[in-house]
Amino acid sequence: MTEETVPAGHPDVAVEALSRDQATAELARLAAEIARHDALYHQQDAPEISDAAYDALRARNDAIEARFPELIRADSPSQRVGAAPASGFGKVVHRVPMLSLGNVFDRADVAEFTAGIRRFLRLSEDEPLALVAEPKIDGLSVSLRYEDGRLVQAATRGDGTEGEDVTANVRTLDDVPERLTGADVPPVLEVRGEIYMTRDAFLALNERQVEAGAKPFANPRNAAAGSLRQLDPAVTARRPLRLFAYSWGEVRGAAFDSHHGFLERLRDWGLPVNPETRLCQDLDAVLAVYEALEERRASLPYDIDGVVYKVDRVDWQKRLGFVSRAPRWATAHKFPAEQARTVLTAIRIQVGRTGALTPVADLEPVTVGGVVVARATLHNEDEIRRKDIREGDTVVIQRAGDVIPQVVSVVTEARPDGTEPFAFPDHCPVCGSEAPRPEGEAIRRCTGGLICPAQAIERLKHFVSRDAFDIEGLGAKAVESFYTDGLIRGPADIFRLEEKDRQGLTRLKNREGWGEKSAENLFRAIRERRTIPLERFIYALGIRQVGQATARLLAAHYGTLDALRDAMAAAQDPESEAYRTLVNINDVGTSVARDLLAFFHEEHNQTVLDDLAALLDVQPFERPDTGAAESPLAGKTVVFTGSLETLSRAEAKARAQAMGAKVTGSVSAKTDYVVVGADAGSKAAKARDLGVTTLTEDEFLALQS
Ligand SMILES: NC(=O)c1ccc[n+]([C@@H]2O[C@H](COP(=O)([O-])OP(=O)(O)OC[C@H]3O[C@@H](n4cnc5c(N)ncnc54)[C@H](O)[C@@H]3O)[C@@H](O)[C@H]2O)c1
Ligand SMILES: [Zn+2]
Repeated sequence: MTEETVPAGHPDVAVEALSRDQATAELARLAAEIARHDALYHQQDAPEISDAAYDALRARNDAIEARFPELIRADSPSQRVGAAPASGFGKVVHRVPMLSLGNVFDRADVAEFTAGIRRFLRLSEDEPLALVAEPKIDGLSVSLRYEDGRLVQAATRGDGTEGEDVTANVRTLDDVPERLTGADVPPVLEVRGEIYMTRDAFLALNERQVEAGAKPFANPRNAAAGSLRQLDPAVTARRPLRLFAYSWGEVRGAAFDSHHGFLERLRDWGLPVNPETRLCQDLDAVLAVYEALEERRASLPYDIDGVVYKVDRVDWQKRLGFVSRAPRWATAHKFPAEQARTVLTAIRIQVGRTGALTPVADLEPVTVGGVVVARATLHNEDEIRRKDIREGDTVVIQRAGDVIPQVVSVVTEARPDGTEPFAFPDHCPVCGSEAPRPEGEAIRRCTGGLICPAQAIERLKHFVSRDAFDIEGLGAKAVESFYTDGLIRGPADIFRLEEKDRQGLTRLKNREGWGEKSAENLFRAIRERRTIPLERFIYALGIRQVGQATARLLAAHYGTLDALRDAMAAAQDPESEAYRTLVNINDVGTSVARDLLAFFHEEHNQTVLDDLAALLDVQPFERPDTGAAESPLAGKTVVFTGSLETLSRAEAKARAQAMGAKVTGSVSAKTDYVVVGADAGSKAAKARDLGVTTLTEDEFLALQS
């Protein structure tokens, strides 16, 4: 978990007591926070918070919207599914949207779910309402398109409207037939289902990952998602992915009366259907399936996080339809998170790379869901106050498909005498600088900046971490001790370490825990990293909000470190073209731009960059070979102007980028092509003045074939 994790939905104020203004502000905060977690979870397969914490954010959002329906935002999480497709994949527009599912958590909710359906359909008391209960597989959904019985396309859910094209990858799965078998195969059949990894396969994969020095996956779901969403299908082929099919998208030439009937047809056609699936005639029957599965949950070979109930009759499904992001005719009955009680021995305040003060609970070790837990996150100051968590308390902690466990509640009956409410420090516990909490934010930040050793050490740890410089032998412990003893104060010192040692200024070989061999190994590892791809370099800088994905986008856009630095200098002026270009890079936006520009503006950072540039060979961005290299637009700079007839601006841009072009907003002498649509204004004129080649939309489209 990184320090940027500041759950926004842990409010002090009950929904009933919120004022309109507070509600507006909180909905805005929740929309941003949930979108960020969606991207981490769905695009990067690297969640920062537990599913239970995430579900709590959504529940809070829904509750506020239920009270203030007029405040529902266009970008509200309640109106969206998942996250947009990641760049790097072709995009597939779903002919029938791929939706999410509503959630229920207890019997009363399930009863309300079926009662609501009965009211909607005006069913009488004695009319049976058959439901199909299926395990909710903890994987990721895919849509498989069969035409005349042949697999022609496979796509991830993405944002429900547009997913990623993973056809080549899905073809490597044994569970997915290339050709459907059996009778009456319809001419068009989109099958939807869940791709997952068994627990055994997940453990074995993680062992291999660790042996190969790669990062282990947090859980089978992340492993499945990460394995499927590989740019190289050969990698997917080596990962043991499985499939359970459970619904349909577009279908031509066939119709289904019942959900269970459809599942039987799927089996005939050669698609795997989950064997635990049951047709139930009433509420008691579905609840019995739920209880039985909850009991057997740990002994199933794959992870499930609940049971899905679906109305069996398809004509009723059609009448029930959808509410924003989920069908009205189905819901997921989630299992409770795994919990345990233990004693919280201390609350420690960690200071992160950007100065955020994060509270962490030290626990008496306890086993939760098969894992020994000795630490839990406390999120932030408000969270501690709201739950009144004190040192010495007995607490309930929880793990759920989880990254880091959290404290759910305090067992107040077990509170020892003489405890005090926790006083959150208003100064940095490491450097003593003031740590104010900006208005409207949930966290305090140390203002010590460059003088704060905690921040410096965290920045260094990040710099050498696996996804950044990945320097073997320079782990967290070594970084701390080298920093404390003055061997390494900033990133550039790492690359001067060997020389200083040879000059006798440092004596690595004589340090405790170090010898001739380990020191030489470290020097070699550092030498090997003097050549580094631009995207890793940018990520290593540890700029706020600039994770791997953004670093890659920046690298792809600017190409070289010099170009990036020039652009950041030019973009300091918010009126400049450079600024507009920056905020228009996919995903960047004004908030990320603010942090980027602040970083590049800071004089000390410029010195560090100069130092590093002199010591290192930062490699220009290399586009993955997607055949784009041979395209007529490879490496060209393209500007679009005016309105295009057949393509949206976004698609035109995406197509040009897919062909290896760099798309910019303004025409200069460096521009190779200007694609001119209707009503083009000054840019077309400028292109002519500068003698830049202009293309019509048709000419641009012709380049594609
Ligand atoms: N920890 C985080 O930061 C984070 C962020 C985003 C989402 N999440 C987690 O991801 C999930 C939310 O995402 P969601 O929108 O996909 O909702 P969801 O996972 O709760 O429900 C919808 C999904 O269930 C899956 N599914 C599995 N078995 C199914 C079956 N038999 N029938 C139909 N669907 C089945 C499908 O993939 C479907 O898309 C939640 O569990 C949430 O906690 C976590
Ligand atoms: Zn500090």
